[in-house]
Amino acid sequence: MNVSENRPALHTALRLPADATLEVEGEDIVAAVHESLAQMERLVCRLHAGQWRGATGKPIRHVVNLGVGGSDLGPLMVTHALADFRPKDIHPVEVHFASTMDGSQLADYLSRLNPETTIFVLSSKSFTTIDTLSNANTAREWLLSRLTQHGATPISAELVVRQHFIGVSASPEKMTDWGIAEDHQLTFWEWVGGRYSLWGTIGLPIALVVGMANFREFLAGAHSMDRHFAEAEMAENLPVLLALAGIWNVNFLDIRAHSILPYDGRLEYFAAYLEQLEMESNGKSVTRQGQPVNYSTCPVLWGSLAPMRSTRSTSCCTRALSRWCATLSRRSSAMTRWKTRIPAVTLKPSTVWHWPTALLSPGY
Ligand SMILES: O=P(O)(O)OC[C@H]1O[C@H](O)[C@H](O)[C@@H](O)[C@@H]1O
Repeated sequence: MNVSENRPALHTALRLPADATLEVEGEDIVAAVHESLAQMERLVCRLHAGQWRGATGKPIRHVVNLGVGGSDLGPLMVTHALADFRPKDIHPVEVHFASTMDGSQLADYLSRLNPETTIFVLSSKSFTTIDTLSNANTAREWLLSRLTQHGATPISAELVVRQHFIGVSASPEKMTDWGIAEDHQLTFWEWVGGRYSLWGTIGLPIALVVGMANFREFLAGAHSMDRHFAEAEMAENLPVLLALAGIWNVNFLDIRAHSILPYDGRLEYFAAYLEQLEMESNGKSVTRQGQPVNYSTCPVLWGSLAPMRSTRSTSCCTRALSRWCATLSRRSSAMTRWKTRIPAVTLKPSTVWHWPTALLSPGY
């Protein structure tokens, strides 16, 4: 499906139940997916049982995820959104995220956290991303400088790296070259696009916050939406309706900005996550055959918690509305052409308030 990189795009396989089968080049990948979840569960259980000890013997209390893009935004968003689902009666483990290469986020953690009780998760599909590797080197130097000379007996650098780093990547060789112990490596596959990787082992921080049982439920929920997308009638198919509304807004109404304004504080990072997910997926300027497109493929997505944005978003929407009116007559002939191709839909205005009235009217 991914023709430019000549590889399948199969993140939905990460959410298939254990009794499903899906063959890729003659191999059933579902068994491998569930083995990777089992490996993840072993690490999560050790941390939640207080059995993962740092190089000086103390149980780990803090986990810092080092990653960027898909190896950061998905887990960052979900750990905040589902924080209420923390399991009780476990050894407390706090999860933190650092992505920027300037070191400011990491420096803050390093000034507050105890190296004896802190581990780092190096999250990188490619394991070549300079931002992540540079933060990983800083973390390694911090741990070595604080722990190797700790107490009367020197501690080996090898033990420090072994006990304080987990790697998550599609490249086990590169993790091994960096020094990550084999049993502290979680892997996934080239057929998982980075921005969808939270559904697999890159979701480790999520499982650390909500527990493995809740993580599996989270996968089951995504799987039920995959089935809805594959099976529901077009007129009731939520992803299809959202896609059509998106095409309509950007191509016919000329609304080129799509603002995401959650009113629930737990969705603080939802806009940042969606920005990468949608613009990296759909923001293309050529067709699959490499021909330049003569239509809009994706609006600019932006946003944050709604109360922080209300004034700006209001004025932005006002501008969008006036552009809509101005372009409506210009586009009317194109709209007529498209009317024949888009199935009739019935939508509730409360779902997305700026959906065009043309799509909402029963006669459309
Ligand atoms: O996971 P990594 O290989 O480190 O890549 C992290 C990110 O790098 C870039 O920003 C890509 O555009 C993203 O798709 C990817 O998620």
